[in-house]
Amino acid sequence: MGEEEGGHVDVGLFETKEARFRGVYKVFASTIFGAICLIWMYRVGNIPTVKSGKWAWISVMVSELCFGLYWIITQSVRWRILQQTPFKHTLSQRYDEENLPAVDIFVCTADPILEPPCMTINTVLSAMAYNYPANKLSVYLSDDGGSELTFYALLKASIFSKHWLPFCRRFNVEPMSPEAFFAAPHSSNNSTEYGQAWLFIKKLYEDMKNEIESAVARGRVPDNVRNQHKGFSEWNPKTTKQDHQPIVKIIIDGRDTNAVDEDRFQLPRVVYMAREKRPNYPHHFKAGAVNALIRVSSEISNAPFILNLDCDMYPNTANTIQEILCFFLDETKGHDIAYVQFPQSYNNITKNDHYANSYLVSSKFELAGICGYGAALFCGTGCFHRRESLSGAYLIDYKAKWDIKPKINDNRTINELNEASKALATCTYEEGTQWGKEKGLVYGIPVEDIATGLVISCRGWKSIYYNPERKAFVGIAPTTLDVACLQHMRWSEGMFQVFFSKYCPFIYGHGKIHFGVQMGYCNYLLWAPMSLPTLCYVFVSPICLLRGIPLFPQVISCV
Ligand SMILES: O=c1ccn([C@@H]2O[C@H](COP(=O)(O)OP(=O)(O)O[C@H]3O[C@H](CO)[C@@H](O)[C@H](O)[C@H]3O)[C@@H](O)[C@H]2O)c(=O)[nH]1
Ligand SMILES: [Mn+2]
Repeated sequence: MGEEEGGHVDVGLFETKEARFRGVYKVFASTIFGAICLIWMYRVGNIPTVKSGKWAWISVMVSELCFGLYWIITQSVRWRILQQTPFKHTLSQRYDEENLPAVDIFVCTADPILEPPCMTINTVLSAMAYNYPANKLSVYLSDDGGSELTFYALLKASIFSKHWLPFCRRFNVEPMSPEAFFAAPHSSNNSTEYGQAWLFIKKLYEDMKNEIESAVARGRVPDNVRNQHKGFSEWNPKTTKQDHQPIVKIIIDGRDTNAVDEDRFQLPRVVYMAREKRPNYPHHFKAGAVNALIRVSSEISNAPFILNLDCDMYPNTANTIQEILCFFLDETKGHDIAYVQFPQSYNNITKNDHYANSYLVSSKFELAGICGYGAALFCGTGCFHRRESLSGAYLIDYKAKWDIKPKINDNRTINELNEASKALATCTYEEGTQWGKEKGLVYGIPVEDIATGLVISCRGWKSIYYNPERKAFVGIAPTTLDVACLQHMRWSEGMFQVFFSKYCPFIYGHGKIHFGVQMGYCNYLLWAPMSLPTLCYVFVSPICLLRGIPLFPQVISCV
């Protein structure tokens, strides 16, 4: 890092470096490539003439051809691996709290049974506890389950946050998710200030958790609570997950000077949204929810930067927002950046990681490798977007115009804001518009995130993959075989579907993104079909071994 001289900015807010030992890797990869060519030559040159071995030989030959070609595709993401280093301190020197941009955080949940409200509010509480000016922070919870239980849990969390946020601030707590924090071993005695505060807050948390869990177990909110908050009037016995009106409730109003915690610090804004759902209208799953959130948040806070989170992935480091702003606000390179994606990490990986949930190769190398060409994969959660890039803007038309001042001149009451926002979350709002096509997350693809990232890259934007030392977001990985298989099937099927859709990187991206990025996407999009040559290899070689049909050269033999 250099120095700032005479007010002239001569250093950026972040630095990009190529990973070490790339030269060695390139030599190594070249030798593998040589070996692959030799295998291909051997197969082609030695096709047996006898009928029995011929088909086995040809099927193994086709499999090896596929493996080799796929290996070449994977090299695109291993050739130039980049590492990013943001300079938080430089950011804090250049921007004081007043000048930092606002950030909207979206949390999506879809079902109070499959995704327990307690887990969801842990994600919300962690997001609220970011070490960032509260008047610049808004947390939106989208509840596709349209459940009063989730609303109830969010109300409870907003009350608990008045104690939790000061506790996090006083003792620099990380992780900021109470569940994860209390699950970690605690080394302190209750004679210290910290020990006492720890005991007090733990009790508060346990009480809240018990109340929420018992409401979930009963399937309904206690009557006395229901009568206390008029928000519950939105729910009636006919309300179901698939059929309900739009609900938007600002639970903590960012503008309200009385919305303070126990230390009299302002609380971040918290908004509950359940977009309208009707049986005869498609809801487009998560993409539909996020698009409704984009519109509702633009009405309420309209922050220039948006963080997308799944309810099962909580923020783990308090200063992440400052880090990503180093990328977006960099004077020379920041303007082109549409989004910054973090890896998906999990805290429940078993010792031997039976279901291969840690994705070590992907998160350490491949995703950083696509970034070598200026693009990153958008993975749905743990990703910060520039709002314009999600609204269909092309880089070429974009003028950096993030609001330096928060939205303070909005004089509408909470009710007026709730009503105005509801109109943006109806089933019919998107009819005849570009939402789901040109605007927002794209519809019709099970892995909407991957397709959306590709579309944004094709509009000229750059994106960054950032893998910090300490995990910035931590989620819950599948722990049983059936759930793991289902998730893999959905991902690989969805990605293969992208390959055959109009978003095929080689066609859609032709002339718009680097050939390396097109190949990099295919590294994932072709996961599913690569199972066929693998299966063939797994079955054909042992059958040939048992039947004494030679497929491989002997250790000592002349080719
Ligand atoms: O109708 C729906 C369905 C899902 N979700 C939410 O979407 C998120 C992801 O859904 P999940 O079923 O957990 O899918 P995963 O396979 O675990 O998610 C990964 O893969 C998805 C598809 O690529 C991405 O959308 C996710 O962000 C990414 O974490 C969750 O928070 C859900 O609550 C909704 O809001 N509405
Ligand atoms: Mn998930």
